Amino acid sequence: MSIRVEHLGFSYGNREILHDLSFEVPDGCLVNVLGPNGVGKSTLFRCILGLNQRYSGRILVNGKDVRELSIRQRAREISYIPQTHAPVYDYEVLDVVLMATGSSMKVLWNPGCEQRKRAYEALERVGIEQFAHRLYTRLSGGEQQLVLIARALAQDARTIVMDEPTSALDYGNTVRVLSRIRQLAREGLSIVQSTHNPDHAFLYADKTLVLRSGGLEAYGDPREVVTSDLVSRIYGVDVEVSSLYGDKVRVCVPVHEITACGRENRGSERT
Ligand SMILES: Nc1ncnc2c1ncn2[C@@H]1O[C@H](COP(=O)(O)OP(=O)(O)OP(=O)(O)O)[C@@H](O)[C@H]1O
Repeated sequence: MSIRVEHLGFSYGNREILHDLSFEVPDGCLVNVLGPNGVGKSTLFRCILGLNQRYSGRILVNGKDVRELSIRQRAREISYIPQTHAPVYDYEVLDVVLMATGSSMKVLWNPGCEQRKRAYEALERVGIEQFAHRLYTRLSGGEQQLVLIARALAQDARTIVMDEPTSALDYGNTVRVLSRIRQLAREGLSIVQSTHNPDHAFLYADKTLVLRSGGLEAYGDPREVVTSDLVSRIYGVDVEVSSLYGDKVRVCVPVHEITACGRENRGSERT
């Protein structure tokens, strides 16, 4: 089992964010996490990563209690791709990826052949080896996101947590990045990623976990979890889940907007 969360509770001061949350992520599984703004997705990730330590309950990553692991041991089990960030230094892409290889080195060591080989392999796995000697700050948002995925791979952990990996990407880059993430899960990695787009569940998830205020709303097969009723309820808008291509894929449609749009168009035809 890649991640096991048992009765997790977490509060910021007196404000309870997560309450009695339990779920498991099997090995090689791609899970997407849905929930409205501020519900606690990043907080959950920070607990799993061992960054929020004052939680109640227990979190195991690859069978190991996160609380009992040192930072270096944690880095061998789980890697993290944060929400959008503003890169500051003009590092080459290869150097950005090499930064993740530190857990296999001793203090004050420089990356050697082994680490460089791992970094090149990670770039190849994501299909961006041609970027190795380009400056990270001169890449597009989508390209930078792929570099961060390569960096997570170079860390050599079996489990990756991604906080809205496509939030700043255009449509094409979103599809390319999600497709690459799905491929990595097919190759055996366990990946948990948050998203604000419920449609992604149908093409890019083996399981969907939905958070509501304080706890778990649903967890399971995306087709059973992402229903018209659930999406309407958690986001507070009228949504219908429609199926396309003989139900090979489904999409969420804000039905109220169709009627409103029709009315507005008829109004503009009259004027
Ligand atoms: N360090 C902190 N101290 C106090 N409250 C915090 C802190 N970090 C987050 N919060 C609050 O905890 C709640 C959950 O935040 P969190 O970032 O986990 O939500 P989220 O589901 O990831 O939101 P979003 O979808 O908007 O990124 C929010 O109400 C937020 O304001």
